[in-house]
This record gives sequence, structure tokens and C-alpha cells, in this order.
Amino acid sequence: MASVAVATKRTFSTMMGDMPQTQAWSPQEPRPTRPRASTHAPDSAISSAMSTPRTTPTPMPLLAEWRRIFEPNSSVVLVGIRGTGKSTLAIMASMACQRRVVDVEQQFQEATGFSTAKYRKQFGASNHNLRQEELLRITLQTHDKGAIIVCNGGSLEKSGQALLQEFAQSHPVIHIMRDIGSVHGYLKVLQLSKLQDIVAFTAPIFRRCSNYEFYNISETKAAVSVVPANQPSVPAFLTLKRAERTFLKFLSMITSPTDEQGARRGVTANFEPAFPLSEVPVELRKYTCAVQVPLADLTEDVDIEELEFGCDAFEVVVEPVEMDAHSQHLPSERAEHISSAMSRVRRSTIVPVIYHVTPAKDQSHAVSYFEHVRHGLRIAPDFATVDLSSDEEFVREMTASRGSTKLIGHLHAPLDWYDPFWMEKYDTAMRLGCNVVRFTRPAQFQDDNAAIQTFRNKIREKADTIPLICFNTGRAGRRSACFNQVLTSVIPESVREGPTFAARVQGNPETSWLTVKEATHILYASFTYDPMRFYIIGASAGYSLSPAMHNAAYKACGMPHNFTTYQTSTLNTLQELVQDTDFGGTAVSQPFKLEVISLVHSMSRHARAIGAVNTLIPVRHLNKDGSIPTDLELFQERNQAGPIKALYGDNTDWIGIKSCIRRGLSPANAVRPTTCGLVVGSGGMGRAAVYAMLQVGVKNIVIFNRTYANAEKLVAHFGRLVSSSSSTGLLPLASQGPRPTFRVIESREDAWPTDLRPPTIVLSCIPTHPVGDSPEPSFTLPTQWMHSPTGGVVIELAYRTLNTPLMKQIREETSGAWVCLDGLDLLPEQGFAQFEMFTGKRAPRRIMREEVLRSWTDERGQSDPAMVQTRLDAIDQEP
Ligand SMILES: O=C1C[C@@](O)(C(=O)O)C[C@@H](O)[C@@H]1O
Repeated sequence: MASVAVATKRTFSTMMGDMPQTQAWSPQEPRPTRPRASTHAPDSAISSAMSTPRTTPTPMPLLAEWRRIFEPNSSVVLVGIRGTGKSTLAIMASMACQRRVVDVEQQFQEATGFSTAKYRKQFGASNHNLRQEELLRITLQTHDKGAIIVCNGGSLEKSGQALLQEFAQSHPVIHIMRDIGSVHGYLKVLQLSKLQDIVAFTAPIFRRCSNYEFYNISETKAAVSVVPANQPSVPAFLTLKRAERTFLKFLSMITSPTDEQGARRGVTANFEPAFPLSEVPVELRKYTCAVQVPLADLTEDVDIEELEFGCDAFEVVVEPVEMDAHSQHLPSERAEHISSAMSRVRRSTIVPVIYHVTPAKDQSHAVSYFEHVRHGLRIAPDFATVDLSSDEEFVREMTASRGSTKLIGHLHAPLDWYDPFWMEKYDTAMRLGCNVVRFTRPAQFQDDNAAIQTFRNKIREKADTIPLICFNTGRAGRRSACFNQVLTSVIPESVREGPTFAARVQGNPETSWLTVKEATHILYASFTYDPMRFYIIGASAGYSLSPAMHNAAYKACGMPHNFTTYQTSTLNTLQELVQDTDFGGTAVSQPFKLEVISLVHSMSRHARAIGAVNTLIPVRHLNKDGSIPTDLELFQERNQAGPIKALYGDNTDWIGIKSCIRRGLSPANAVRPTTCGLVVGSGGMGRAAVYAMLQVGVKNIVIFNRTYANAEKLVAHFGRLVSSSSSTGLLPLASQGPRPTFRVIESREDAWPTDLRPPTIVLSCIPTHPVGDSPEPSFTLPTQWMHSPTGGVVIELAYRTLNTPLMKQIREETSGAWVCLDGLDLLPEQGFAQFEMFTGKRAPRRIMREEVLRSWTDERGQSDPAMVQTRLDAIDQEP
């Protein structure tokens, strides 16, 4: 296999720098073949580059010089040895953020007519290196913007490294890694021990010329939760779904600096989940907790969702290790260990990740501490801590090179809270550019908890502030930790009860003594928060699984709330609920999703665009001018009873539908300008379905509805939306490419429009059971509409009946390329968003998914234990 040339000793030596300094072109070398227009330099760039004498490599910059701030649309380089999955990741990224893939190896082949290995054999190593450097330079120059550039180690002779280092001054250059077993499995030809040598040798080189690193975890288990039990086989692409999600999340993090409110708008926006709390920076919310988990506990089989349960952030605690006295760099295995653990956390949680290195105990650990913190910024965590007792220069360096990571200035000291030391340190942290401050102090007595409030009040009086995390540690400090408002450190339930707790406290006096359940309990026991009443309101809400799903979540989180069914034939009775000072909010079911709009005082921009509401929350405080406060303020007043001044309407159906589309759509069906979606039905759910399609970037949407006039109304509504200026900023990529178009198909007998591709996303938004006098619709798709050669995703949005004629049809009559999801997949997804709006907290996802499956029965009250068990088994650590 020619492509394994990187793995030869020859390349090693040249990487070390034994490359001749001046070399003429070999006269035998064939003229480069004419490059293809899409991925090549214009002729002038090639010829000027070819005639340019080799320049002296740019001196290698210190890591600290990287600012990690990039212009929008800057190209991203993926670099690493073969077999780490760079090309696959590049394709995923190119689909999600509409960029082209440029492979440096392929460029070489096209320009010279030879593979790199053959070229080396024929013209010698020096010519080969020279040509590679030349082509790498051209590629980086030509594809400075809008590309994902794949670069194998073969391009990295010493001068190539310098080129990449220079590029990394203004572009993300990501070192891609993967476990050695998987790389070996992919390359096949190499002995494992040889490969180990190569990795050990090359990793520090790749690290030197990249400003980020991503550990690509090999997925062995498919995300089968999206495939209903009776589908015979799991499509292979599903195994890659998690890798895709994790990488896109990473990419979004590094390419999207936060806006003024601290929220992030990623380049992969149409691919990202749209849960409401993601829009509100965690450090601005009240009474949030971060679970602290030592790196050593993040073993491969650890259940991250379990550890994170009920928390608002996940903190990885890294202990600096002894470093070789002569080395200035973190040992490679250590760096890799940290990167892989962080990748595992990122892949299994939706909450922000904090990277915390425990401050150096003495001067001899200082270098190790610095190197661990520097390494952390390469992994792009949401937050990283920096010890405020370190040298100011170091803190400044970290704030300058933090990129999109927010820095928490951290300090643990035994000084009294009245001591001016703390205020000075707070001011220093602000001056040096920290985004958040975290002060902790070991408490001896309960009185220390009162003193801390005085300090917090002093901070509050300042004109300029950044969020403050501030609490006493140790057993005596627990009370102050409970009432700290921002990211209180907690430990997992299992650790608090476990045998290692005492040793941990001894080893690290900063260890928290609190669990999230205790912290939650105190808020209610102290009357800071109140038990609330939630409902689902609908004409036939009796069958709804929402009460079971939400109540299970409240119970698991230790919230004393209650969710009940409110079945009614008229919305007039809503007043009764709203007069109750404990009213927390209601889910709105059919047939009220449109009608309820007349009763709300304000709506989210999404609900307004959709023209349907499925979630109502009470507003207890209005702005001075009588308007409704911002989302952040609305979240701050959750879980607190009192008279209600207004009702706010939102829609979580589209959020759930978007999540399900993301889950089920294969890379082969990634949304392109020609992608076509079909929506069946035109009620409230149909509107949410059209909106979800627009949000994932579908530009051709076809509606089929029994009553043609209603379908036309829906089309008119969305036609107005996409042509109005309000769609800019609301729909991702709205300003790019053609404007979305909508069509109505009148009858099942009609042919699929000839100018449109067959649909690859089908959303059935009609009831699956009889409603009133109407029999169940028993809808199936006309076969002439089902010709997508790559299949697609079909989602039956209702859940009362599961094995519907449509689901049976897809399973029995189509190829395995179609993935089916149903209402039991959707209900929890839209419910997570509802839980966030009702409580201001992230939803306990697994609990809610499991409860929905366990409580489901068909119209005759029968459950299906086999189906439930298969689907329960399939719920993996899916954030
Ligand atoms: O449509 C639905 C389903 C639902 O009504 C239920 O529990 O069945 C709950 C609603 O929030 C959602 O919009």
C-alpha cells in the first residue's frame, strides 16, 4: 500500500532534519498533470511557486504565540498519521459546514502523476521532499479559506512542519489521533511494535505544528437506539454517528468565538442540537453545579452520563505528573491519555466541559503544571482553569491563547474572606483577561460561611464584574457551597458514599463534600426554590406519556415538582391553572397548539416562525416597560412560585424533530441544496416539521395533506417566512444558496415532481389512531415517491400506535438504507427541551428515554416487553 510511506524509517530521519538544503529538480520528473479546477491552485500560483527558490523554513514559534483566533471561514487542517480517520472526519465536516475537502496527498498525485511513495522511489528522497513542500505550500496558499485540508505525515519534512506552524498562526491545525489498535487494524501492513515506534516518534512533531488536537474514538457500537427493534440490520453508518457528533462539536467549539452574551454560534449550526439552555452561558445561570471527576476515574468503561447526572457542567480534574527534569514538554503518552479522556467526556455529554489542573504543590511541579494547562487548551474544552497564584506572565499567556475556551482564574487559599487579598486577586483576574473567577477557602467553622457572603456582596457592588464562583471547602464549608450561585463543585453520588472518599479528601483539600442531589435538596428545603405544578393540556391528553416522563425526571433529580394531565375540550379552562401561584408551566397537546397563541403574551422567535406553541411557561416579573424579560431572566425565575403576570409560549417539537433527523440521516444523505423533504400533514406538528427541515438546511419541501386547502395555507405561511428579513438570523445559512421552496402534492396518485429529487427525509405528522369520528389514517407512501437510491430517514411523529402501516411498509418494502424513527424517539427529545424550559436545568436524558419506553402501551393497554427491552438495551451514552 503506497500510502504507508509515512511509516518508514526513511521518513523518520528526514523529519529529524537530515534533508539536503538545496536540490535541483530532477530532469526526469514528468511535467505535473494539469490540476482540476475545484481543488487546485490557479496556474499562476503553481508556476510562481514552482519557480520560487526554496525559502528558509520559518523559525518554529513557541506554542504560546498561538492566539487561536481565526477569521470566519478560515480553512482547517487535519494532520496526523494514516489510519486515524482524517479523511472520514474531513468529509463529515465538509458536509456539515459546506466546505470542500482538499487532500494534500491527492494534490501530489495529480500534480506529479505519481503517488508519494513511487515518486520517492523514482526520484529520490530529496526531490520528493522538495516537491512535497512545494505542493503543501501551494495548497495552503490556494485553500486559505473554505476548505478542510487533509495532510498526512508524509508531507511533514522539517520545512513542511514550518509551513504548518506558520499556517497555524491564523488557522486551526488539528492533530488527529486514534487508539493504536484501530490504526493498526486499518493499516494492516505494519507490525504493531513498529507502529508504536512511529506514533511515539511522530506525535511530538505533530504536536509542535498543530494548535489543537482531537482524539478520534473508534466506535464499535452502533447508535442503535434510532433503529426500531424489528428492523433486521443496523445500517453501518450509524456506528459513525457518535464520532461525527463529537467531531462537529469540537469543530464548532474551535471555530466559533462566543458572542457578547457568551453564547456560541457554530459553523455547523444546522447540525447542532437546538436545546434552549445551549443558548444561555452556564456561568450566567443561577445555582448551577459542576461535577468534579479525576482523570484517573475516566476509564474506558466509565458511565459518563451517570457521573454527570443532574449537573450543569463536567469538570475533569487533572493531577500534574512528575516530569523529566530536562524535558519542557508533557510526555506523549500523558498528553494522549488526557486527550482521549476529554474526547470521551465530550462525546457523552451535552453539558460544558471544564478542564482543571490542580495547582502545583511546590516549585518542582511548576513546569508540569504549566505544560498540563497548555495541553488543555489544545483540546478546546469549554472552560479551563488557571491558577491565579502562578506567575502573571503565565496567566497572561493563557488568556491570550485560550481561543474559544473560557478561562476560570482559580485560587484556593486559607485567608480570611475579609482579607483585601481576595479583592486584589479578583481585580487581577479581570485585568489579565479571565472570564470567570473561582475562589475557595478551607473552612474550619460554620461562621466562615457567613463571612463569604460579605465578600460576595462587595463584588456585587463593583461597577464591572465577571462571574464569581466562591465557596468554602471541607465538611464545614458545605453550607456556603450550597448557596454559591455559579458552578458549585460537586462529586458524583457514588464517590461520596464510596470507600475512596476519605483518601481523596486527604490528598486534595479542595475536594467537594457535596453531591448535586444534596445541593438541589437544600434549595427546596431552604425555600429558595418551590415545588411547582406542571401539566399537559389537550383534548385527549389521557394517553400522554409526558406525565410519566417528566415525573420520573423530577424524582431522579430530587425536585419536588408534579406533572399531571389536564384533559379538556376547551382552552377556556387554562385560566384555572394559571391562577395557581404554584403553576410551573404546561405542555400543549392537540388540538390546541395553534389556538393557544391567542392566550400568550409573548412567544419565542421560533414559535412565532412556526405559528404553533406546545410549551407555556409563566412569567412572574415583567420589565419596567411591561415587556417580557430575556431568555436568561426567564430561566432565572424558574422553580419559584408567585402571582403570574404573563404567559410565554414556545415550541419544542421542532427541536425534537431536528434531533431525530440528525440521528437518522446517513452521511450519504447529508443535506445538500438538492435535498428534498416530504411532510405529511399540516397541523401544528406539520408546521414544526417544516421548520425543523428548514433548520437542517433543506431547501425543497413538499407537503402532502388530506385537505389540500390546509396544505396550501401552510405553504403560504412558510413562503412568507422565508421571504421576510426575519428569516435571516433565524434559519442557519438562510442567506446562502437558493431560497427554500415549498410545493403541495394533491393526491397520492400524483407522480413525484420531475424537477425534484426523491425525498430523503419523510416526516409523517398525522395521528396514528382514530380521532373523534375519523378512522385512523393508515397512511403509506405511494411507491412512486420512494425512489431514493440512498434511502433516507422516515419519522412517524405520533406514538400511540407504533407498528403503523407506514413503518411496516418501510421495513418490508424498501432497502435497508432507510432508517425509521417513531414517536417514542421524538417524545423524549422534545421533552428534554421542555424540561429545560420548565426547570432551568438540563434534563436527565436516559431516565426520560427509559421511562417513555417502560410506560408505553398500545390502544388496548398492551405493552410490548420484547420491543421495550431491545430499545432499552440500545440506549447508549447518547447525549
Ligand atoms: O405533541 C406532543 C406530544 C405530547 O402531546 C404528548 O405528551 O403526547 C406532548 C407535547 O409536548 C408534544 O408537543
